[in-house]
Amino acid sequence: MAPSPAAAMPLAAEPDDPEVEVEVVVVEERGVKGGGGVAGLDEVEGLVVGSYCHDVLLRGGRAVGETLGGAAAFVSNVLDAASPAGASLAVVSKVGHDFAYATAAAPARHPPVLCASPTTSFHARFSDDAASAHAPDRQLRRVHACDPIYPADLPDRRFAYGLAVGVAGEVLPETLERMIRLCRAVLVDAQALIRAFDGEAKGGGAVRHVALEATPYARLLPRVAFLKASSEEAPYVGVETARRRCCVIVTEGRDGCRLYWDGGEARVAPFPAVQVDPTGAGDSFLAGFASGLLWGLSATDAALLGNFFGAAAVSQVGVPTFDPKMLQAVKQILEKAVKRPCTHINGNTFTFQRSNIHDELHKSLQEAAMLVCEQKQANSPATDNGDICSINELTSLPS
Ligand SMILES: Nc1ncnc2c1ncn2[C@@H]1O[C@H](COP(=O)(O)OP(=O)(O)O)[C@@H](O)[C@H]1O
Ligand SMILES: O=P([O-])([O-])O[C@@H]1[C@@H](O)[C@H](O)[C@@H](O)[C@H](O)[C@@H]1O
Repeated sequence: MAPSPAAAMPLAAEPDDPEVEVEVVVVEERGVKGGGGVAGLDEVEGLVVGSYCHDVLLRGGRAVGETLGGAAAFVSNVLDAASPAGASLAVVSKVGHDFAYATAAAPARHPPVLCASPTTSFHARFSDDAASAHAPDRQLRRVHACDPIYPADLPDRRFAYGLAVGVAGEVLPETLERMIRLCRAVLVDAQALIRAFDGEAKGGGAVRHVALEATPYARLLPRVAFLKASSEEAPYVGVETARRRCCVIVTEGRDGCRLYWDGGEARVAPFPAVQVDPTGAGDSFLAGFASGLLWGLSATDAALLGNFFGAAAVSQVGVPTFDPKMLQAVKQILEKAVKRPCTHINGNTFTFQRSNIHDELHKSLQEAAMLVCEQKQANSPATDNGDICSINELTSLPS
C-alpha cells in the first residue's frame, strides 16, 4: 500500500517522559523485524482495559434477553479474530463472583479479575421508534458497578497499543494516564470518559453524558491517538476542540462513520447488515479499526474494517460468533491489499487519508459482508455465545 501523502501525526508520547522513550525503542525493535505475520508483526501486544458485564435487553417492559456484555468482550472478540498473525492481547477486566459467562469465548481466553463487588450490569431498554440511524435507540441503566480498574491493576510491561474501553466509569483518569505511559498508542472510546449515572438508589442509575472538557480526562487528550464517539456522544466530546488534540472518529450507525483530524476529515461508507441487536456495534467498530491499523492501513482505510465489524456485530445478539469462512476471506483481502510489512501502530506516525486502495478494499469487504448476511439467514436465531437465555424475538429489536 502506498503511504498516504500529507497528514501525519506523531504518536502520543511525551518527549521528556523517560518511560515512553524506552517504549519507543522496545516496540520498534520487536515490531518491524520481519518474518512474524502477514503484516510483518512480531510479538505486537495490545492492552484492553474495561470490564465485562451482564447485559439485560428489555423491550416493551420485559426482558427479551440476557447476554455477556462490556466493551472488553466485544473488543477482544474482534481483535482476536481479525488481527494479523503475531499480534496478541492482554485484557484487564473486573467481575464479581456472580459473573455468569466465565466459560464464554472472550472471558475464557482473557480471564477477568474476581472482586467482592457484583459484576457490572446494564439494563438496555429498546424503543420501538428509533426515527433515524442516529437516534438513540436504547436507554441504558447501570444496575451494578464492579470495582474500578486502578493503575496498579495494569501489567507492568510495555504494549504496542492500548484500548481504553470502560462502560461504567471503571477506567479511572489515573488508569488512562498509566495506559498512556505503558502503550505506544492509545485508542479511547468516549463512553469510557463521559458517562455519568443518575439516581443510583433503586433500579440503578440511568446513563447520561457529561461534557468531556469538564472531566479530568480532557487534559490527557493530546496524548491519545484516537477518540471514538457515537453520534449521540459526539456533542459531549466537542469534535471541533478535540480534533485539534487527537483524531476523532464519530460513528453514525447504519450510515458508517466520519473521521476528523487537525486539518482534514473523511467519511467512510458502511456495509450492509441485517440488524437484530445494536449492542456492541461501537465496541466492535473500534476493535475493527484498531486491527486495520495493525494491518498497516491508514486511519481512513482502517475505518472500513471498523464499519465492517460494526455491521457484523449488529447482525447477532450479544458478542458475535464469526463465520471462519468470512474471517478467512477478510484476511485474504487484507493480505492482498497490504503490501508493506509494517503497522502504523508501530511506526512513528499515523497517516489519515484514504489511500488509492480504499474503494477496492470496500468492494472486497462488501462481498465478505454478504457472507455475514448469508450466515445470519442460514442460522437459527439463538446464538451459541454464552447467552443465559436465548431470545425468540430477535428481529423485533429495533433496526
Ligand atoms: N444497522 C447497521 N448497519 C450497518 N452497519 C452498522 C449498523 N449499525 C451500526 N453499524 C456499524 O457500527 C458502527 C457503530 O455503530 P453506532 O450505532 O454508531 O455505535 P454505538 O453502538 O456506539 O451506538 C457504525 O459506525 C457502523 O459502521
Ligand atoms: O453498544 P456499544 O455502545 O458498542 O457498547 C455497549 C455499552 O454501551 C453498554 O454499556 C454495554 O452494556 C454493552 O455490553 C456494550 O459494551
